[in-house]
Amino acid sequence: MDGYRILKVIGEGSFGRALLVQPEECDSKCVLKEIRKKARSGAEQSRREAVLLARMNHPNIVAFKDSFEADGHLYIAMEFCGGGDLLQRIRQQKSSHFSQDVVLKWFAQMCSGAKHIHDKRVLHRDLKAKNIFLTDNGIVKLGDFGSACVLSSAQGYAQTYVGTPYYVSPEIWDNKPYNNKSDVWSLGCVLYELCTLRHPFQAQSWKSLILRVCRGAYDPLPKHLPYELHYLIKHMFKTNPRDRPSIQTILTSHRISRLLQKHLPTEKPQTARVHRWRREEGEMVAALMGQKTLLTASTVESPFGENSDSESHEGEPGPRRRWAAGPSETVLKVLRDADVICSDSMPISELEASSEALPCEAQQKRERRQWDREPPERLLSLLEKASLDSAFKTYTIHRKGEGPPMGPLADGKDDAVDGPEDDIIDESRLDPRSDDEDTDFEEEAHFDLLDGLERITTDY
Ligand SMILES: Nc1ncnc2c1ncn2[C@@H]1O[C@H](COP(=O)(O)OP(=O)(O)OP(=O)(O)O)[C@@H](O)[C@H]1O
Repeated sequence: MDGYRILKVIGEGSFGRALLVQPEECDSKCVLKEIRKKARSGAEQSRREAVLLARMNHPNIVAFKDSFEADGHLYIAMEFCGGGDLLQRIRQQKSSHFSQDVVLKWFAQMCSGAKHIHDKRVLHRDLKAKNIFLTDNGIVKLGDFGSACVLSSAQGYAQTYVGTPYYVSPEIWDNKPYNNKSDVWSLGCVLYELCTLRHPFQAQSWKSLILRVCRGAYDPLPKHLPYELHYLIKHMFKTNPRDRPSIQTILTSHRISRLLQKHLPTEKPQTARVHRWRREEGEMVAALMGQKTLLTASTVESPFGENSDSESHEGEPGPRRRWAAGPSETVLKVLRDADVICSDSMPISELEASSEALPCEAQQKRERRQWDREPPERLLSLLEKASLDSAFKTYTIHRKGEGPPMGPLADGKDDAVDGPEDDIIDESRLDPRSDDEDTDFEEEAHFDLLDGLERITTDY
Protein backbone atom coordinates (compact mmCIF):
# COMPACT_ATOMS: atom_id res chain seq x y z
CA MET A 1 0.00 0.00 0.00
CA ASP A 2 2.38 2.63 -1.24
CA GLY A 3 1.60 6.21 -0.44
CA TYR A 4 -0.25 5.62 2.82
CA ARG A 5 1.00 5.26 6.37
CA ILE A 6 -1.35 3.24 8.55
CA LEU A 7 -2.10 5.02 11.83
CA LYS A 8 -4.66 2.64 13.31
CA VAL A 9 -7.56 0.32 12.63
CA ILE A 10 -10.81 2.22 13.15
CA GLY A 11 -13.16 -0.68 12.87
CA GLU A 12 -14.16 -3.82 11.08
CA GLY A 13 -17.00 -4.09 8.60
CA SER A 14 -18.61 -7.15 7.04
CA PHE A 15 -15.93 -7.45 4.36
CA GLY A 16 -12.79 -5.98 5.83
CA ARG A 17 -11.18 -3.29 7.91
CA ALA A 18 -11.45 0.48 7.99
CA LEU A 19 -8.02 2.03 8.56
CA LEU A 20 -7.04 5.53 9.59
CA VAL A 21 -4.15 6.48 7.30
CA GLN A 22 -1.88 9.41 6.58
CA PRO A 23 -1.43 9.90 2.83
CA GLU A 24 2.14 10.88 1.97
CA GLU A 25 1.02 13.57 -0.42
CA CYS A 26 -1.48 15.33 1.74
CA ASP A 27 -1.76 16.76 5.24
CA SER A 28 -5.18 15.51 6.21
CA LYS A 29 -5.78 11.98 7.36
CA CYS A 30 -8.04 9.63 5.43
CA VAL A 31 -10.02 6.48 5.99
CA LEU A 32 -8.96 3.55 3.88
CA LYS A 33 -11.55 0.83 3.56
CA GLU A 34 -9.82 -2.47 2.87
CA ILE A 35 -12.02 -5.14 1.33
CA ARG A 36 -10.98 -8.72 0.68
CA LYS A 37 -11.39 -9.31 -3.04
CA LYS A 38 -12.43 -12.87 -2.28
CA ALA A 39 -15.56 -11.60 -0.53
CA ARG A 40 -17.46 -11.34 -3.78
CA SER A 41 -20.46 -9.37 -2.63
CA GLY A 42 -18.19 -7.19 -0.54
CA ALA A 43 -16.05 -6.38 -3.55
CA GLU A 44 -19.16 -5.61 -5.54
CA GLN A 45 -20.51 -3.30 -2.87
CA SER A 46 -17.18 -1.53 -2.51
CA ARG A 47 -17.05 -0.99 -6.20
CA ARG A 48 -20.51 0.54 -6.11
CA GLU A 49 -19.53 2.71 -3.20
CA ALA A 50 -16.37 3.93 -4.97
CA VAL A 51 -18.19 4.67 -8.22
CA LEU A 52 -20.92 6.63 -6.50
CA LEU A 53 -18.80 8.45 -3.94
CA ALA A 54 -16.43 9.55 -6.69
CA ARG A 55 -19.35 11.23 -8.43
CA MET A 56 -20.77 12.99 -5.42
CA ASN A 57 -19.47 16.38 -4.52
CA HIS A 58 -21.22 17.86 -1.56
CA PRO A 59 -20.19 19.19 1.85
CA ASN A 60 -22.59 16.77 3.56
CA ILE A 61 -21.38 13.64 1.80
CA VAL A 62 -18.16 11.86 2.76
CA ALA A 63 -15.62 12.90 0.13
CA PHE A 64 -14.03 10.30 -2.08
CA LYS A 65 -10.23 10.43 -2.45
CA ASP A 66 -9.03 7.38 -4.33
CA SER A 67 -9.64 3.71 -5.03
CA PHE A 68 -7.16 1.01 -6.01
CA GLU A 69 -6.31 -2.67 -5.73
CA ALA A 70 -3.31 -4.11 -3.94
CA ASP A 71 -2.31 -7.38 -2.26
CA GLY A 72 -5.59 -9.15 -2.95
CA HIS A 73 -7.62 -6.28 -1.53
CA LEU A 74 -9.70 -3.42 -2.85
CA TYR A 75 -9.11 -0.08 -1.20
CA ILE A 76 -11.28 3.03 -1.08
CA ALA A 77 -9.71 6.14 0.40
CA MET A 78 -12.17 8.70 1.72
CA GLU A 79 -12.42 11.70 3.96
CA PHE A 80 -11.94 10.91 7.66
CA CYS A 81 -14.80 12.01 9.90
CA GLY A 82 -13.12 12.47 13.27
CA GLY A 83 -16.39 12.86 15.18
CA GLY A 84 -17.37 9.22 14.52
CA ASP A 85 -20.81 8.09 13.48
CA LEU A 86 -24.15 9.37 14.77
CA LEU A 87 -24.99 6.11 16.49
CA GLN A 88 -21.88 6.38 18.65
CA ARG A 89 -22.71 10.04 19.27
CA ILE A 90 -26.28 9.20 20.34
CA ARG A 91 -25.04 6.52 22.70
CA GLN A 92 -22.56 8.90 24.28
CA GLN A 93 -25.47 11.10 25.31
CA LYS A 94 -26.75 8.37 27.65
CA SER A 95 -29.97 10.05 28.77
CA SER A 96 -29.08 13.68 28.15
CA HIS A 97 -30.91 14.97 25.10
CA PHE A 98 -29.35 16.93 22.26
CA SER A 99 -30.33 20.57 22.13
CA GLN A 100 -33.01 21.47 19.63
CA ASP A 101 -30.52 23.56 17.70
CA VAL A 102 -28.11 20.65 17.31
CA VAL A 103 -30.90 18.33 16.13
CA LEU A 104 -32.11 20.84 13.57
CA LYS A 105 -28.60 21.64 12.37
CA TRP A 106 -27.64 17.99 11.87
CA PHE A 107 -30.95 17.13 10.30
CA ALA A 108 -30.72 20.09 7.90
CA GLN A 109 -27.29 18.88 6.82
CA MET A 110 -28.49 15.30 6.38
CA CYS A 111 -31.30 16.56 4.20
CA SER A 112 -28.93 18.67 2.20
CA GLY A 113 -26.72 15.64 1.49
CA ALA A 114 -29.75 13.45 0.74
CA LYS A 115 -31.14 16.05 -1.64
CA HIS A 116 -27.87 16.01 -3.57
CA ILE A 117 -28.18 12.24 -3.93
CA HIS A 118 -31.84 12.30 -4.89
CA ASP A 119 -31.25 15.07 -7.41
CA LYS A 120 -29.04 12.57 -9.21
CA ARG A 121 -31.80 9.94 -8.93
CA VAL A 122 -29.69 7.88 -6.61
CA LEU A 123 -31.27 6.13 -3.63
CA HIS A 124 -29.01 5.56 -0.66
CA ARG A 125 -31.18 2.71 0.70
CA ASP A 126 -29.27 2.27 3.94
CA LEU A 127 -29.58 5.58 5.75
CA LYS A 128 -29.16 4.97 9.46
CA ALA A 129 -27.34 6.62 12.35
CA LYS A 130 -24.39 4.26 11.88
CA ASN A 131 -23.89 5.40 8.28
CA ILE A 132 -23.98 9.12 9.04
CA PHE A 133 -20.75 10.67 10.23
CA LEU A 134 -19.56 13.80 12.00
CA THR A 135 -16.38 15.70 11.27
CA ASP A 136 -14.23 17.21 14.00
CA ASN A 137 -16.01 20.48 13.29
CA GLY A 138 -19.45 18.96 13.83
CA ILE A 139 -20.43 18.79 10.15
CA VAL A 140 -22.69 15.89 9.22
CA LYS A 141 -21.70 13.67 6.27
CA LEU A 142 -23.66 10.84 4.71
CA GLY A 143 -21.51 7.78 4.10
CA ASP A 144 -21.55 4.08 3.26
CA PHE A 145 -22.90 4.09 -0.27
CA GLY A 146 -22.39 0.35 -0.70
CA SER A 147 -26.16 -0.19 -0.84
CA ALA A 148 -27.07 2.71 -3.12
CA CYS A 149 -28.59 2.37 -6.56
CA VAL A 150 -29.07 4.66 -9.51
CA LEU A 151 -32.46 5.11 -11.09
CA SER A 152 -32.58 5.86 -14.76
CA SER A 153 -35.47 6.86 -16.91
CA ALA A 154 -34.74 3.87 -19.12
CA GLN A 155 -36.88 0.77 -18.80
CA GLY A 156 -35.66 -1.89 -16.44
CA TYR A 157 -36.09 -3.46 -13.03
CA ALA A 158 -33.98 -3.77 -9.98
CA GLN A 159 -33.05 -7.10 -8.57
CA THR A 160 -32.53 -6.07 -5.02
CA TYR A 161 -33.42 -3.83 -2.19
CA VAL A 162 -30.87 -3.28 0.54
CA GLY A 163 -31.63 -2.02 3.96
CA THR A 164 -31.54 -2.40 7.71
CA PRO A 165 -34.82 -3.71 9.16
CA TYR A 166 -35.07 -1.11 11.90
CA TYR A 167 -34.92 1.65 9.30
CA VAL A 168 -36.77 -0.03 6.43
CA SER A 169 -40.05 1.57 5.35
CA PRO A 170 -43.44 -0.23 5.28
CA GLU A 171 -43.48 -0.46 1.48
CA ILE A 172 -40.38 -2.65 1.55
CA TRP A 173 -41.92 -5.04 4.07
CA ASP A 174 -45.07 -5.04 2.04
CA ASN A 175 -43.32 -5.71 -1.24
CA LYS A 176 -44.40 -2.47 -2.87
CA PRO A 177 -42.35 -0.28 -5.17
CA TYR A 178 -39.84 1.86 -3.38
CA ASN A 179 -38.61 5.30 -4.20
CA ASN A 180 -37.04 8.44 -2.81
CA LYS A 181 -39.66 8.39 -0.04
CA SER A 182 -38.14 5.18 1.34
CA ASP A 183 -34.96 7.14 2.11
CA VAL A 184 -37.20 9.80 3.68
CA TRP A 185 -38.63 7.18 6.06
CA SER A 186 -35.13 6.11 7.09
CA LEU A 187 -34.09 9.71 7.67
CA GLY A 188 -37.23 10.09 9.79
CA CYS A 189 -35.94 7.23 11.95
CA VAL A 190 -32.61 9.03 12.38
CA LEU A 191 -34.34 12.31 13.21
CA TYR A 192 -36.50 10.54 15.79
CA GLU A 193 -33.40 8.97 17.32
CA LEU A 194 -31.74 12.38 17.57
CA CYS A 195 -34.84 13.78 19.30
CA THR A 196 -35.44 10.93 21.76
CA LEU A 197 -32.24 8.80 21.85
CA ARG A 198 -34.54 5.88 21.07
CA HIS A 199 -35.52 3.99 17.95
CA PRO A 200 -38.97 4.94 16.75
CA PHE A 201 -40.12 1.38 16.08
CA GLN A 202 -38.81 -0.56 19.02
CA ALA A 203 -40.00 -4.03 19.63
CA GLN A 204 -39.00 -7.21 21.34
CA SER A 205 -39.68 -9.47 18.44
CA TRP A 206 -39.48 -9.32 14.67
CA LYS A 207 -43.22 -9.69 14.42
CA SER A 208 -43.76 -6.74 16.63
CA LEU A 209 -41.14 -4.70 14.77
CA ILE A 210 -42.68 -5.37 11.36
CA LEU A 211 -46.16 -4.71 12.57
CA ARG A 212 -45.17 -1.45 14.21
CA VAL A 213 -43.37 -0.29 11.08
CA CYS A 214 -46.28 -1.25 8.84
CA ARG A 215 -48.69 0.58 11.11
CA GLY A 216 -46.39 3.53 11.59
CA ALA A 217 -46.90 3.10 15.33
CA TYR A 218 -44.38 5.05 17.37
CA ASP A 219 -44.42 6.85 20.69
CA PRO A 220 -44.96 10.58 20.20
CA LEU A 221 -42.02 12.92 20.49
CA PRO A 222 -41.54 14.64 23.84
CA LYS A 223 -43.89 17.59 24.27
CA HIS A 224 -41.16 20.16 24.74
CA LEU A 225 -40.04 19.77 21.12
CA PRO A 226 -41.42 22.35 18.70
CA TYR A 227 -44.65 21.74 16.87
CA GLU A 228 -42.79 21.75 13.54
CA LEU A 229 -40.75 18.69 14.54
CA HIS A 230 -43.85 16.79 15.67
CA TYR A 231 -45.50 17.67 12.40
CA LEU A 232 -42.50 16.63 10.34
CA ILE A 233 -42.07 13.28 12.07
CA LYS A 234 -45.75 12.58 11.57
CA HIS A 235 -45.28 13.14 7.84
CA MET A 236 -42.02 11.27 7.47
CA PHE A 237 -43.70 8.25 9.08
CA LYS A 238 -46.73 8.23 6.84
CA THR A 239 -47.12 4.57 5.90
CA ASN A 240 -48.17 5.56 2.42
CA PRO A 241 -45.05 6.88 0.68
CA ARG A 242 -47.15 9.27 -1.38
CA ASP A 243 -48.01 11.12 1.77
CA ARG A 244 -44.41 11.52 2.86
CA PRO A 245 -42.70 14.73 1.83
CA SER A 246 -39.68 14.53 -0.42
CA ILE A 247 -36.39 15.93 0.86
CA GLN A 248 -36.86 18.86 -1.49
CA THR A 249 -40.22 19.64 0.15
CA ILE A 250 -38.79 19.27 3.65
CA LEU A 251 -36.08 21.77 2.81
CA THR A 252 -38.16 24.28 0.93
CA SER A 253 -41.88 24.25 1.63
CA HIS A 254 -42.64 22.16 4.69
CA ARG A 255 -43.47 23.85 7.98
CA ILE A 256 -40.05 22.81 9.27
CA SER A 257 -38.20 24.47 6.35
CA ARG A 258 -37.89 27.85 8.06
CA LEU A 259 -36.16 26.22 11.04
CA LEU A 260 -33.85 24.20 8.81
CA GLN A 261 -32.89 26.95 6.41
CA LYS A 262 -31.07 28.95 9.03
CA HIS A 263 -28.67 26.04 9.45
CA LEU A 264 -27.82 25.84 5.77
CA PRO A 265 -25.69 28.10 3.61
CA THR A 266 -27.94 30.60 1.85
CA GLU A 267 -28.27 30.07 -1.87
CA LYS A 268 -29.88 32.75 -3.98
CA PRO A 269 -32.91 31.28 -5.78
CA GLN A 270 -31.64 32.24 -9.24
CA THR A 271 -28.30 30.49 -8.64
CA ALA A 272 -29.77 27.45 -6.88
CA ARG A 273 -29.26 24.73 -9.44
CA VAL A 274 -30.47 21.19 -9.34
CA HIS A 275 -27.42 19.07 -10.01
CA ARG A 276 -29.10 16.28 -11.91
CA TRP A 277 -27.24 13.74 -13.93
CA ARG A 278 -28.15 13.60 -17.54
CA ARG A 279 -29.73 10.34 -18.54
CA GLU A 280 -26.57 9.10 -20.27
CA GLU A 281 -24.50 9.88 -17.22
CA GLY A 282 -26.95 8.02 -14.96
CA GLU A 283 -26.79 5.01 -17.25
CA MET A 284 -23.02 5.15 -17.31
CA VAL A 285 -22.80 5.28 -13.51
CA ALA A 286 -25.30 2.42 -13.19
CA ALA A 287 -23.23 0.35 -15.60
CA LEU A 288 -20.03 1.15 -13.72
CA MET A 289 -21.72 0.13 -10.51
CA GLY A 290 -22.48 -3.22 -12.04
CA GLN A 291 -26.24 -2.80 -11.83
CA LYS A 292 -27.45 -5.60 -14.02
CA THR A 293 -30.39 -3.59 -15.19
CA LEU A 294 -31.38 0.00 -14.84
CA LEU A 295 -34.07 0.86 -12.40
CA THR A 296 -37.32 2.36 -13.52
CA ALA A 297 -38.17 5.94 -12.87
CA SER A 298 -41.87 6.47 -13.17
CA THR A 299 -44.53 8.80 -11.95
CA VAL A 300 -47.97 9.46 -13.22
CA GLU A 301 -47.14 12.45 -15.35
CA SER A 302 -43.77 14.07 -15.30
CA PRO A 303 -41.47 11.73 -13.44
CA PHE A 304 -39.04 14.46 -12.65
CA GLY A 305 -41.34 17.31 -11.79
CA GLU A 306 -41.17 20.78 -13.14
CA ASN A 307 -37.42 21.00 -12.84
CA SER A 308 -36.85 18.17 -15.20
CA ASP A 309 -34.78 20.30 -17.53
CA SER A 310 -34.85 19.14 -21.10
CA GLU A 311 -34.21 15.47 -20.46
CA SER A 312 -36.10 13.06 -22.61
CA HIS A 313 -38.20 10.33 -21.02
CA GLU A 314 -38.98 8.00 -23.86
CA GLY A 315 -39.65 4.48 -22.89
CA GLU A 316 -41.25 5.48 -19.59
CA PRO A 317 -43.56 2.89 -18.14
CA GLY A 318 -47.21 3.70 -17.50
CA PRO A 319 -48.69 5.12 -14.32
CA ARG A 320 -47.15 3.70 -11.21
CA ARG A 321 -48.85 1.39 -8.79
CA ARG A 322 -50.74 2.96 -5.96
CA TRP A 323 -50.71 2.40 -2.26
CA ALA A 324 -53.35 2.39 0.37
CA ALA A 325 -52.56 4.06 3.64
CA GLY A 326 -51.65 1.89 6.59
CA PRO A 327 -50.49 -1.70 6.58
CA SER A 328 -52.04 -3.86 3.91
CA GLU A 329 -54.67 -6.41 4.78
CA THR A 330 -52.10 -9.04 3.95
CA VAL A 331 -49.67 -7.90 6.57
CA LEU A 332 -52.36 -7.65 9.17
CA LYS A 333 -53.85 -10.99 8.25
CA VAL A 334 -50.60 -12.86 8.36
CA LEU A 335 -49.66 -11.24 11.61
CA ARG A 336 -53.09 -11.42 13.23
CA ASP A 337 -52.15 -14.35 15.38
CA ALA A 338 -48.71 -13.03 16.05
CA ASP A 339 -47.77 -12.46 19.62
CA VAL A 340 -47.47 -8.69 19.48
CA ILE A 341 -45.35 -7.49 22.31
CA CYS A 342 -45.13 -3.79 23.00
CA SER A 343 -41.58 -2.94 23.84
CA ASP A 344 -40.76 -0.90 26.88
CA SER A 345 -39.11 1.61 24.61
CA MET A 346 -35.63 0.50 25.37
CA PRO A 347 -32.98 3.21 24.87
CA ILE A 348 -30.69 2.84 21.87
CA SER A 349 -27.68 2.28 24.07
CA GLU A 350 -29.22 -0.85 25.62
CA LEU A 351 -30.76 -2.18 22.45
CA GLU A 352 -27.58 -1.82 20.44
CA ALA A 353 -25.47 -3.07 23.29
CA SER A 354 -27.47 -6.27 23.34
CA SER A 355 -26.76 -6.59 19.63
CA GLU A 356 -23.08 -6.16 20.26
CA ALA A 357 -23.06 -8.77 22.92
CA LEU A 358 -23.34 -11.32 20.14
CA PRO A 359 -20.16 -13.16 19.29
CA CYS A 360 -18.18 -10.34 17.76
CA GLU A 361 -16.36 -12.26 15.08
CA ALA A 362 -19.45 -14.00 13.87
CA GLN A 363 -21.23 -10.67 13.70
CA GLN A 364 -18.46 -8.87 11.85
CA LYS A 365 -17.48 -11.57 9.45
CA ARG A 366 -20.96 -12.62 8.45
CA GLU A 367 -21.65 -11.58 4.89
CA ARG A 368 -24.75 -9.60 4.11
CA ARG A 369 -27.63 -11.96 3.78
CA GLN A 370 -29.71 -12.41 0.70
CA TRP A 371 -33.47 -12.73 0.90
CA ASP A 372 -35.53 -14.72 -1.58
CA ARG A 373 -39.15 -15.66 -2.04
CA GLU A 374 -40.58 -18.53 -0.05
CA PRO A 375 -44.09 -19.57 0.88
CA PRO A 376 -45.52 -17.14 3.43
CA GLU A 377 -46.58 -19.90 5.80
CA ARG A 378 -43.00 -20.10 6.93
CA LEU A 379 -42.92 -16.53 8.09
CA LEU A 380 -44.50 -16.89 11.47
CA SER A 381 -42.46 -19.89 12.49
CA LEU A 382 -39.28 -18.20 11.29
CA LEU A 383 -40.06 -15.06 13.18
CA GLU A 384 -40.70 -17.02 16.34
CA LYS A 385 -37.05 -18.00 16.38
CA ALA A 386 -35.36 -14.92 14.96
CA SER A 387 -33.25 -12.75 17.18
CA LEU A 388 -34.25 -9.13 16.97
CA ASP A 389 -30.62 -8.07 17.32
CA SER A 390 -30.14 -9.05 13.72
CA ALA A 391 -32.55 -6.30 12.66
CA PHE A 392 -29.70 -3.81 12.89
CA LYS A 393 -27.72 -5.42 10.08
CA THR A 394 -27.87 -4.46 6.44
CA TYR A 395 -29.60 -7.02 4.25
CA THR A 396 -29.74 -7.57 0.53
CA ILE A 397 -33.21 -8.51 -0.60
CA HIS A 398 -33.33 -10.27 -3.95
CA ARG A 399 -36.22 -10.26 -6.32
CA LYS A 400 -36.99 -13.55 -7.98
CA GLY A 401 -39.11 -14.27 -10.99
CA GLU A 402 -41.74 -12.07 -12.58
CA GLY A 403 -45.33 -12.97 -11.74
CA PRO A 404 -47.83 -10.93 -9.74
CA PRO A 405 -46.71 -8.70 -6.91
CA MET A 406 -46.52 -10.76 -3.75
CA GLY A 407 -45.50 -9.35 -0.41
CA PRO A 408 -43.23 -11.26 1.93
CA LEU A 409 -46.21 -11.48 4.22
CA ALA A 410 -48.66 -12.33 1.47
CA ASP A 411 -50.83 -15.42 1.60
CA GLY A 412 -50.61 -16.07 -2.10
CA LYS A 413 -53.24 -13.58 -3.21
CA ASP A 414 -52.74 -9.98 -4.08
CA ASP A 415 -54.65 -8.01 -1.48
CA ALA A 416 -55.56 -5.40 -4.04
CA VAL A 417 -54.24 -2.47 -2.09
CA ASP A 418 -52.99 -1.06 -5.34
CA GLY A 419 -56.34 -0.68 -7.02
CA PRO A 420 -57.52 2.50 -8.66
CA GLU A 421 -57.05 5.52 -6.48
CA ASP A 422 -60.76 6.33 -6.39
CA ASP A 423 -61.55 2.98 -4.80
CA ILE A 424 -59.36 3.64 -1.85
CA ILE A 425 -60.99 5.29 1.09
CA ASP A 426 -58.10 6.89 2.78
CA GLU A 427 -59.01 9.81 4.95
CA SER A 428 -55.47 10.23 6.14
CA ARG A 429 -54.57 11.44 2.67
CA LEU A 430 -56.42 14.60 3.50
CA ASP A 431 -54.46 14.97 6.66
CA PRO A 432 -52.81 17.28 5.98
CA ARG A 433 -52.22 16.61 2.27
CA SER A 434 -51.04 14.04 -0.19
CA ASP A 435 -47.55 14.47 -1.49
CA ASP A 436 -48.01 12.31 -4.54
CA GLU A 437 -46.69 14.88 -6.95
CA ASP A 438 -43.63 15.02 -4.79
CA THR A 439 -42.37 11.55 -5.68
CA ASP A 440 -39.39 12.05 -7.92
CA PHE A 441 -38.76 8.51 -8.97
CA GLU A 442 -39.43 5.02 -7.89
CA GLU A 443 -38.64 1.41 -8.45
CA GLU A 444 -41.25 -1.15 -9.30
CA ALA A 445 -39.77 -4.47 -8.37
CA HIS A 446 -41.02 -6.63 -5.54
CA PHE A 447 -39.02 -8.38 -2.92
CA ASP A 448 -39.19 -11.22 -0.55
CA LEU A 449 -37.51 -11.55 2.74
CA LEU A 450 -38.11 -15.01 4.09
CA ASP A 451 -34.89 -16.64 3.06
CA GLY A 452 -33.02 -13.95 4.93
CA LEU A 453 -35.13 -14.52 7.98
CA GLU A 454 -34.43 -18.21 7.84
CA ARG A 455 -30.73 -17.54 7.73
CA ILE A 456 -31.09 -15.33 10.76
CA THR A 457 -32.86 -18.02 12.70
CA THR A 458 -30.23 -20.57 11.84
CA ASP A 459 -27.33 -18.19 12.51
CA TYR A 460 -28.31 -17.49 16.09
N1 LIG B 1 -15.23 8.14 6.64
C1 LIG B 1 -15.18 7.65 7.88
N2 LIG B 1 -14.72 8.40 8.91
C2 LIG B 1 -14.67 7.89 10.17
N3 LIG B 1 -15.01 6.63 10.50
C3 LIG B 1 -15.47 5.83 9.52
C4 LIG B 1 -15.57 6.29 8.17
N4 LIG B 1 -16.05 5.28 7.39
C5 LIG B 1 -16.24 4.24 8.24
N5 LIG B 1 -15.89 4.56 9.50
C6 LIG B 1 -15.96 3.68 10.67
O1 LIG B 1 -15.22 2.51 10.39
C7 LIG B 1 -15.87 1.36 10.92
C8 LIG B 1 -16.03 0.32 9.81
O2 LIG B 1 -16.90 0.86 8.82
P1 LIG B 1 -17.40 0.03 7.57
O3 LIG B 1 -18.24 0.93 6.75
O4 LIG B 1 -16.23 -0.64 6.94
O5 LIG B 1 -18.26 -1.13 8.20
P2 LIG B 1 -19.58 -1.05 9.07
O6 LIG B 1 -20.40 0.12 8.64
O7 LIG B 1 -19.19 -1.08 10.53
O8 LIG B 1 -20.27 -2.41 8.73
P3 LIG B 1 -20.87 -2.87 7.31
O9 LIG B 1 -19.77 -3.56 6.60
O10 LIG B 1 -21.97 -3.80 7.70
O11 LIG B 1 -21.35 -1.64 6.60
C9 LIG B 1 -17.18 1.85 11.52
O12 LIG B 1 -17.01 1.96 12.91
C10 LIG B 1 -17.38 3.22 10.94
O13 LIG B 1 -18.03 4.07 11.88
